[in-house]
Order: sequence, then structure tokens, then C-alpha cells
Amino acid sequence: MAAQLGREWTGIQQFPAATQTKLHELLGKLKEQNVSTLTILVMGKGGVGKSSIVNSIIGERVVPVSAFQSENPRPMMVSRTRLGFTLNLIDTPGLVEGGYVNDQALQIIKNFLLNKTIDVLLYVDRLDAYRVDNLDRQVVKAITDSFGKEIWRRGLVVLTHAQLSPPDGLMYDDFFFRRSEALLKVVRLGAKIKKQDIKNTPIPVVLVENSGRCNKNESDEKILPNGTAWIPNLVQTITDVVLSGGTGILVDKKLIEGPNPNDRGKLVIPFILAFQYFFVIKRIEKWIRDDIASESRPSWA
Ligand SMILES: Nc1nc2c(ncn2[C@@H]2O[C@H](COP(=O)(O)OP(=O)(O)OP(=O)(O)O)[C@@H](O)[C@H]2O)c(=O)[nH]1
Repeated sequence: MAAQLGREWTGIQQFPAATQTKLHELLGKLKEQNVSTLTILVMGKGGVGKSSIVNSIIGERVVPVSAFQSENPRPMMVSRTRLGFTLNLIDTPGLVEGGYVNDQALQIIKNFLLNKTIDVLLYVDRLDAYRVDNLDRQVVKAITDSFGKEIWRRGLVVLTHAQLSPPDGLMYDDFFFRRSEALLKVVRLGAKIKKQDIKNTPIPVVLVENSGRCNKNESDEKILPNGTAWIPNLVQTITDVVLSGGTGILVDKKLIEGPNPNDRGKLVIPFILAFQYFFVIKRIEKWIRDDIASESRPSWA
């Protein structure tokens, strides 16, 4: 587990001028609202592009990226400062091992986060995956059980490999809509977000193309097939999520060792069962007994 202390964010100068201007505007907007540090936790299954996103945002190759399961030590925090603003990005190991959620990896991540505040969660998956299944739900549930469902108020779903031609003649935006709706459905299930709470926890979905072959616009910015310059768009969405409310999640000892933050209601279960026994079951038994007692038997019986 490694941590890099706040170096100057020089990678920002590698971005085209148009991107730099937008990023500086967004950092200014955050500072105006007294946000001078952001700690962003990047999580998801293995091989979905978590490390690549960290490199893309920082504008430097700070984390090794590999097509195969990565050997580099993670969690890893990369910190950069710019104009009095500190950006911390935490790359984490993939959360799935052999078809199951890797609880050990999750515990290592939690320990690494001790005494840190997570301001934003990037939940990463691929745009070009055509299925969502129970494992996706399990991964989201594991994150929710670890940090509480409030983390999703500061959560974004980020879809990598966004430079693709949709199958079956679908329009790009239609394909994106269908993929994000399918994924959001399982994210809401895993995060236990009820229908009536969707407004409070909207969870934006953002597209990313980490490949060096990503198309560019006339200002030399990396763009998606729908023309969006994705780096400023991602940082804009992160800024919107931070400024729209919710609070960062402080990972303290209680959160790491204590009961599952979503299980607190379980304490009242014995009381509910006792209530049901004395006021429902007992009453029904009494009705049955009274009914049997008052039954008039036919003469042949
Ligand atoms: N074309 C394309 N390839 C990508 C993109 N993001 C990541 N990759 C590639 O996908 C592979 C895995 O990327 P990583 O960034 O290492 O993914 P990870 O989620 O950190 O993977 P683990 O280390 O297994 O947890 C690498 O070969 C990357 O080059 C993307 O947006 N587009």
C-alpha cells in the first residue's frame, strides 16, 4: 500500500488549453464554496479501467496499467496540488476474485482509508459490457455495506471504453442510455436506494475513453463519439455532485470494525417479533379457540 504526498499537479499542463481553462474554472468554483481538498475513491471490478482513469485525470502515468490482473500494490493514493487545491485519487484493487466479491480486498481498502474522508466515489465499469448480473449487485452491496448507503449521494458511475460503435444499428446515445439504465438498476438494488429516494440520490453516469487512440476535437481535447470532451465533463460532474450536498464519508474505526452501517435497524427486530407474537399471533390463536368453542355441531356428529 503506497501513498504519494501532494506534489504540484503539473500533469494539468499536459492537457490542451481548452481543457486546462475548464479545469481551472471548476477548481475555482470548488474553492469559492470552501472546498479546497477532494478525495476521490475509485472502485469497481478488475480490469474495468480504474488505474487508467487515475492516470487520465492526473494527466501523468502515475499508476501502472496492464491488460492482465495488476501486480502493483494497491490501494494507492496519488495527491496533487494546484492553486491551493489538493486532489487525492485513491486507486483500489479489483473487487471480484474467482466470481465472488473479494472481502479481503475490501477489508484492505477499508483499513487503508482509516481516518480519511471520502468526498466522491467513482464506481467504474465498462460501457462495452452488455450484461449486468447478480455479481454487479453484490459488488455494489459490498461497497454499501462497508461505507453506508450515504456514500451513493457522493457517487458517480463511470463507464470506460466509451469510444465504441453500438451493435444492432443502435444510436450511440440510445445505447448509452440502455446500458446506464440497466447498470443503475442493479446499483440502486445493491445500494438499497428505494424508488422514492432516487431524487435524493440521482447517481450520474459519466463516459470515459482512456485509450491513447481516443478521437479529438479541433481544440485537441479527447472526445466521445457524441462530441463531448470527456475530461472536463467528468470533472464538471464530480464538482456538481460535491456541490449538490451530501457529506463526505469519514472512515473511522467504528466504521471499519463496527456493525454494518446498514444493519442498525436490525436491533429492533427482536422487539418487532415480540410485538407480533403477543399482539398478532396470540390474538389469532384466541379467535380460533373462540371460534371452535362456539361451533355448533351437526346432529350426526
Ligand atoms: N480502449 C480502452 N481501453 C482501456 C480503457 N480503460 C482501460 N483500458 C485498458 O484496459 C486494461 C485494464 O485497465 P486498468 O486501468 O489496469 O484497469 P483496472 O480496473 O485498474 O484493472 P485491475 O488492475 O485488474 O483492477 C488495460 O489494458 C487498459 O489499457 C478505455 O477507456 N478504453
